[in-house]
Amino acid sequence: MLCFLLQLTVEKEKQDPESPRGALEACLNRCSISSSEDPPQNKEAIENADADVRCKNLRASSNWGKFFKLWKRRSMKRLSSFPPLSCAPVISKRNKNADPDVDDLNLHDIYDFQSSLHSFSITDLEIATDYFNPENIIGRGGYAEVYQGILPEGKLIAVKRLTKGTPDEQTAEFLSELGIIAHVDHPNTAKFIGCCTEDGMYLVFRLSPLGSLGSLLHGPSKDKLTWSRRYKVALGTADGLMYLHEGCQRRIIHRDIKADNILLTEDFQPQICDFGLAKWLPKQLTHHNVSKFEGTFGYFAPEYFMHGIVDEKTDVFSFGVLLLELITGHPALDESQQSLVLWAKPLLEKKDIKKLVDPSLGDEYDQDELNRLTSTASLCIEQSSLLRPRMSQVVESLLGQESCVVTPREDNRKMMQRTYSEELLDSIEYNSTRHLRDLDRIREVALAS
Ligand SMILES: Nc1ncnc2c1ncn2[C@@H]1O[C@H](COP(=O)(O)OP(=O)(O)OP(=O)(O)O)[C@@H](O)[C@H]1O
Repeated sequence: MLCFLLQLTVEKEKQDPESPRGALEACLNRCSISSSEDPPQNKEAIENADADVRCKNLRASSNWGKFFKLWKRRSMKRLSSFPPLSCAPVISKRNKNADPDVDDLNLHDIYDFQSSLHSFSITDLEIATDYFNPENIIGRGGYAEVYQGILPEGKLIAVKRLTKGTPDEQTAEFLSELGIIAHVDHPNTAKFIGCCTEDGMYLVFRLSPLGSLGSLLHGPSKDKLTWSRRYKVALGTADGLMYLHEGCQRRIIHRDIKADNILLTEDFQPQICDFGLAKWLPKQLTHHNVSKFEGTFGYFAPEYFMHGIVDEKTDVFSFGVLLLELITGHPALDESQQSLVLWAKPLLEKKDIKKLVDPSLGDEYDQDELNRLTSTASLCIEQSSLLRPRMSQVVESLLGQESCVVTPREDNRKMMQRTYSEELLDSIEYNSTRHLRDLDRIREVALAS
């Protein structure tokens, strides 16, 4: 039954051109349009072709089998990354002489896009990771084990091997993450190198030598996180998240912003990773609704928790919690399930900043930067999403460039295009009793988990 439901979900997503899987599927379908169709020459024609492709997506059969077969066969061959749909190369002609298994796929046409990806064989990854030697494990998540490795040319890599869940769940996770990361390219997002679908599913990234922010901040090497580095991490992460929300062809909601999902390069440049839960939001949709809670307790925005609403503001809330972690050194939820937000809010309201600062920093911090971080954090964790800034405003606020630090509420109301969660919260007059009830519910669920 579970498998059947999962299959249904997968089929539904494949038919949704706005989902990562749908975009990849459409990309593949585009290449199987018959040679009698001339490539459209202009934007309108391309859009018509897209619509055509979407209709073809309704076919029950999938191109994924062919795609994986081809991917496996072309071990270590350079492939360009998946193009965003709106600027995807147009229809390709079939190569009649090509391998019959893949005769309606012309990868050079599909992947004619800027950066390059590799299709690794399992042998490549075994050699790189010393046969997945447990000593090379550098991280474990809900879905995967991550190994460090080295390629023959000396490049250091991190191999994310999907290990948890049923094969169908692994496929769903793999395709969701692949569908997003192959479109993402920013100094503050993890550098995706390629993947492997032989004997399991593997995503390959450039190694971030310092590991995750979470492991540094809550581990024995905390002293490396000086104030200036924390500030750099805050700014870089905000920049990366602004890119996902506002700088990509499609709005991407990460849905799991947390310290463990921020990797650090050798010079403490943050890189957002783990796009397993990320969602594309089409322009015409104000929000996405989920019925299943996924993500991490301690970082959930109230409207996500209460109503399953996902939009940019739910990421902004999680980013606010991350800022609090950087300032205080406390985890989002401690061992006794105490919420950092609940602890920090009264101090932020009283502007008792001294009590907030991580004691391990002593007096070694820049007061102006600290003020900017704390005031931005309090805006980001506003109960009502209406009062939270957008990520572009967050960046300005962190840099001390924007008036939203001084008069957040009015400015925000005027400047921001309203999201669904804003409309909803505005309409139900979010009073303090309700606020406290929601917080209690969050606490109860967190304790029960
Ligand atoms: N490129 C990388 N370089 C260094 N370490 C990495 C890299 N990618 C992942 N890691 C480590 O592996 C951990 C788990 O990775 P990731 O979050 O992608 O797995 P996941 O199973 O999707 O996790 P989650 O449970 O959050 O969904 C990270 O927190 C980090 O410590």
